Amino acid sequence: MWQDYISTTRLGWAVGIILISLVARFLQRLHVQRSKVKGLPGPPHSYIWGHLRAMDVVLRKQPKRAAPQTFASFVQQEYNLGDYFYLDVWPAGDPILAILNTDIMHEITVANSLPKHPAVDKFLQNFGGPGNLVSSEGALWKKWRSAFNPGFSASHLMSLVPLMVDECDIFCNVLTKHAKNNDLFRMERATTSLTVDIIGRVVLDHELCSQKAPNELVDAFMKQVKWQEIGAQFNPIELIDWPLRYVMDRYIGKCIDERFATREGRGKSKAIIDLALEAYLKEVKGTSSDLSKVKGIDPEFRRAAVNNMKTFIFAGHDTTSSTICYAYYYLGKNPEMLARIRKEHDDVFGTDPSTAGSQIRESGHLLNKLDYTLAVTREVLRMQPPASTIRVGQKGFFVHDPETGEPLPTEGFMLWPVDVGLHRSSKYWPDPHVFRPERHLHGGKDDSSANFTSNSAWVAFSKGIRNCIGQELAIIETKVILAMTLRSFDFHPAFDELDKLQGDGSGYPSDSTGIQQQFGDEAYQIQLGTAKPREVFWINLPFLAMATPLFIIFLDLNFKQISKMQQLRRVEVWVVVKLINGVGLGMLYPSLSFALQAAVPNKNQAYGVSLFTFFRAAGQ
Ligand code: HEM
Repeated sequence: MWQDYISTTRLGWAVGIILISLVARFLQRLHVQRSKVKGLPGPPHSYIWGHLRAMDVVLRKQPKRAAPQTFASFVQQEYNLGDYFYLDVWPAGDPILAILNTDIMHEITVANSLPKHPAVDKFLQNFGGPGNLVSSEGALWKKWRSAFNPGFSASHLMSLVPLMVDECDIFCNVLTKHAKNNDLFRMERATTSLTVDIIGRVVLDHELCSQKAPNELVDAFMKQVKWQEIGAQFNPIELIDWPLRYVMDRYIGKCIDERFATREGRGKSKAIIDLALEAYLKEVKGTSSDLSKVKGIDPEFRRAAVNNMKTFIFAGHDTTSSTICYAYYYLGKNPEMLARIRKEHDDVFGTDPSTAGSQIRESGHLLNKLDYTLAVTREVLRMQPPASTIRVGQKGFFVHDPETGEPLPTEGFMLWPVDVGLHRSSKYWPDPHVFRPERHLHGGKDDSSANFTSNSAWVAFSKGIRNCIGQELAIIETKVILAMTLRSFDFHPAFDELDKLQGDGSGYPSDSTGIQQQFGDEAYQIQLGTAKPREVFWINLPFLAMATPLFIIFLDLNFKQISKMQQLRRVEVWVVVKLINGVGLGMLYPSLSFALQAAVPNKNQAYGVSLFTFFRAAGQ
């Protein structure tokens, strides 16, 4: 019986020790964190609350589900701050240096490429895993980046255009069906299926066909994105999302094995999956004289290859999908710009929109003539950038106040050049909240202060050597999709009809209560994977041109529990999660260890468990 080993008194001691050590550790960390930020530029700071209270003042004025990357601009505005400031949000997260200044961003991304913050790896844990290109560093990152670079060469990207057209043909059919029925529907579901099918072919050279029928890999990705929404990339998620990761790993692993087995019969290929295998064969070249005799892939390499494929599929569809949604949104709201982009498409492809696809398929270079379409894409990404880079500060590394040259500490800080903040700054962009693609046209004739090529405040794909490897692919893809759809359909946001989609099984709350605007837009960003349009806004789509009718797939994910959690303010969720996770688990292991030593009379038994718990504590 357990009572023979652990007496009530000893158990009392054990619980007491855990509680005391938790409180002591909490107070010690509180002191360290608060002292670190004290006196640095930022909102009003308190020893107990840090900047949490100041943040709360700002957050209360924002939509409750707004994406965290949108907050920096409002903090700056509320407290009349300069274009960099520190935020002490512990225990909700690490202290942050919010950077809304191009010179400081340059210091950490271009002049010095500081390592990614561990939060990037955590964010990607549902989609990435060890060795992925986005969060890895040093030699490992270099190895993978140079292995994958050829997959993004200009000539290879052009060779991918026909497959983009094929997938977009299917998308047009989906839209046609909606238009014929005059449906209200969630646009982002449709654009996500389109972009994931494209990226499936680019990365795996494999047809996922999720636009036509459910696909288990795509379903697993969609469900993982949902977990992300509640900031669930904390440790316990690993306990519950493993079946999804298993599905993803098995599916992609099978693709890798098949490609490896059939490699001899294939010519040189620049599909990302083949580039990974080429990197592997290069590695084993030193150990085997005849590569055709290499029968299998080293499990560790295979694991990293799977993680990279997952990361590419995630990074390559999620961001592009929101960009397309937002392009429809802003063009729908700005008829004169819609007319201008349509005219450009008429000028380049002739007035029959149904021939655009075949012309692009035959001559991808026609896309280079779409200057205004490119300007629209860049303006969409300025207004609604889906992602930012986050770096980690270093001991002895200082950035500098651009006016005074004063050194600013970075050690222990999350360094966050906030894309939304830079893109919405009136210092860099006249009328920053106005959608005006003309700013990006060559020569900046209409808006000389904000020509894209000269404006270092346009950071949608980040800067420096860790910039987005897929940026040209994303731009080409967006051009193809806009050129093939804009003249055939009209797009209208339908937020005022949200209640009609209540309980549609999508997992979105169809929430129209409270504040529902940011920067004057109802399609504000929420965090769902990367930052996405709220409610993946849905659109009433009057039908303009005929195309082949097809069917629509609604992904039916029932996430009632998540919806319930969405009722909480984001900061509350953070605080609860981080308290449990950061403070609780971080301290639990050593406390448990001491407690076990107190509770278990047999020191040998206690020692075994302690050793284990201390190891876990060291890994925290
Ligand atoms: C509109 C579309 C896109 C946007 C706005 C975007 C944005 C970004 C940003 C901001 C980063 C830097 C992230 C960081 O430092 O943590 C990044 C990196 C990256 N992106 Fe994209 N991206 C887009 C499309 C794509 C596509 C289509 C792919 C793949 C085919 C892709 C793959 C990657 C990868 C692998 C990295 C990491 C690169 C490295 O560290 O070497 N992205 N992207």
